[in-house]
Amino acid sequence: MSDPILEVRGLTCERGERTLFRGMNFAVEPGTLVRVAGSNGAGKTTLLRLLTGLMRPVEGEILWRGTPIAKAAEDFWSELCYIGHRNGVKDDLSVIENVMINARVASLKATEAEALDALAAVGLSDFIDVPAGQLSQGQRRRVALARLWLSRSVPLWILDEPFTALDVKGVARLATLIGEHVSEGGVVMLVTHQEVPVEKARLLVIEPETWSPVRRTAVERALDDAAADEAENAAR
Ligand SMILES: Nc1ncnc2c1ncn2[C@@H]1O[C@H](COP(=O)(O)OP(=O)(O)OP(=O)(O)O)[C@@H](O)[C@H]1O
Repeated sequence: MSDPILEVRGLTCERGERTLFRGMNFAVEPGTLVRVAGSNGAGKTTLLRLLTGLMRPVEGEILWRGTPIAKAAEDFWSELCYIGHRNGVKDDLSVIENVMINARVASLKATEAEALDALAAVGLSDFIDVPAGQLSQGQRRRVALARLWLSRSVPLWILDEPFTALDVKGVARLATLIGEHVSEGGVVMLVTHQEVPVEKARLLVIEPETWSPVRRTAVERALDDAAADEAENAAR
């Protein structure tokens, strides 16, 4: 066993009136796929946002290479690739412009040739000059995910439902890339509602509900399900 590269210690998170989880602990070695699982509203996206430093916990800390992420700040972010629920794709820019700008925002040194290779990897070579506003939901997701093909040297990938809206080929391509990243010593942490089709990876499954001090009532669950449906419809 090697030393953990990522550690979560005593993490407690509240949203609104609810404590989503309390005293969560886990440690992740290099070369691990971490699947964050559980029902709608359990706190999966919230956990990812805490791990990126976009949100602060009520208690506890997150350490990257032994340093709290709040202290490591820019050093930590330079080692992180986060792709959230929203694609961050700009409708009025072309596909290639979106990829180049996303890369620049993430401080990746990507040439146009590399961006074109990434678009070929996600199956969008025929769409490079098309405005993103004319793409389907799955194609938009592919534009956002193209960044991963430019982020092989970035050790930590945090991905919120990356397989959503992808077709069978898209899922297979992404699963292969994730498998390669993990086998090269990277850490990929993702929220997904299905089994991750990545073979032979060291797998850690985290379920925020396991750390929840209070079981949600049926009404709270129904409200969370309704909110998830609404978000899904809005994304279509
Ligand atoms: N901005 C907010 N303010 C207050 N509460 C929020 C906010 N965003 C989310 N929540 C609540 O926090 C809880 C966890 O939300 P989160 O998005 O982390 O769940 P999730 O497990 O990712 O759900 P899903 O599977 O539906 O995406 C939910 O009960 C939700 O209503």
